Amino acid sequence: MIKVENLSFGYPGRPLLLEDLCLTLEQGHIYGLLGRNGAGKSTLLKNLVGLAFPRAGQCLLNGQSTAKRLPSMLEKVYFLPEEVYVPALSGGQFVARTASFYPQFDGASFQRYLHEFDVPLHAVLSQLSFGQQKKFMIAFGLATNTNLLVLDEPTNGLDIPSKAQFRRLIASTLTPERCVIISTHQVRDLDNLIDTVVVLHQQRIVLNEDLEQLAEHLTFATVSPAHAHEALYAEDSMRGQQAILPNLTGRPSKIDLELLFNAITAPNQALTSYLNQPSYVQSV
Ligand SMILES: Nc1ncnc2c1ncn2[C@@H]1O[C@H](COP(=O)(O)OP(=O)(O)OP(=O)(O)O)[C@@H](O)[C@H]1O
Repeated sequence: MIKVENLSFGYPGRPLLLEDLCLTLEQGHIYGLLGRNGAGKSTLLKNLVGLAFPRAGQCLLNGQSTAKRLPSMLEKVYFLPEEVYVPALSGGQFVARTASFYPQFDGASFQRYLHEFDVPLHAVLSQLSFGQQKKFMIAFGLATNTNLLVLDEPTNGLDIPSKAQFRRLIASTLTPERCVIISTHQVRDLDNLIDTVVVLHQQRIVLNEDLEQLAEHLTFATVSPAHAHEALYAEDSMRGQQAILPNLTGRPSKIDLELLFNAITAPNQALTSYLNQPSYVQSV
């Protein structure tokens, strides 16, 4: 569905932030995009949806370059930026003016999502709290039924019950035709939601893996310091060494996304080498 081909991007007068980056995203999946602060997650998402323009390479949505911003592409994409902008209109007025850009918009579902988030439809949007504004725009985005839903830090500003509602709603609105990509540095917010993890690090995508496959091939465990040398990655914790090891049991392990992220972005590349072994690549 989305194909990023050899994308190089830099802001004017600045060095490249993304270099020769390649990425494929398929429909029917929820991707979690992780990266350190300033890694370029928001910038990559803006390139995906045609709001930033590469110096080289391209982003294709169903074969169409997103940089061309053709209406036939824009109606298939909903992008929620990290900082939402809302006009001084009621929710109803906002929908009346913008829903027509999205031919698959479903008003009844929109009202249901708003109800679940406990956000009033008739309030003036600019007078809502930041969290309510964000929930309004998430509900609107879900109701557009676009093939591609791109959410940049959607859980920023959401309280704890809203984060759980957010996870439930996203999971319940995934269809085989839809692709959702969510960037965050609140890794725990993606637990039990995403099925594929994508890591952006040092200008490139260094991981794009199905979590079920990872759970079958890796074990996340606490080990004693004496066994830490057997791990692909280990770090100190209050309870001993939190470690990632090859999964020799055949039983899926519960993935610790934070540990996985730390391991993939660590200078020690044992985990990356393990995932690039021909025996692992052939088994997935
Ligand atoms: N419009 C802009 N002009 C120039 N530089 C920019 C612009 N927008 C972002 N940057 C810079 O690009 C780099 C990457 O920013 P970006 O927001 O894409 O990172 P991020 O991974 O989303 O970060 P965070 O996790 O902190 O939100 C940062 O150094 C930022 O200062």
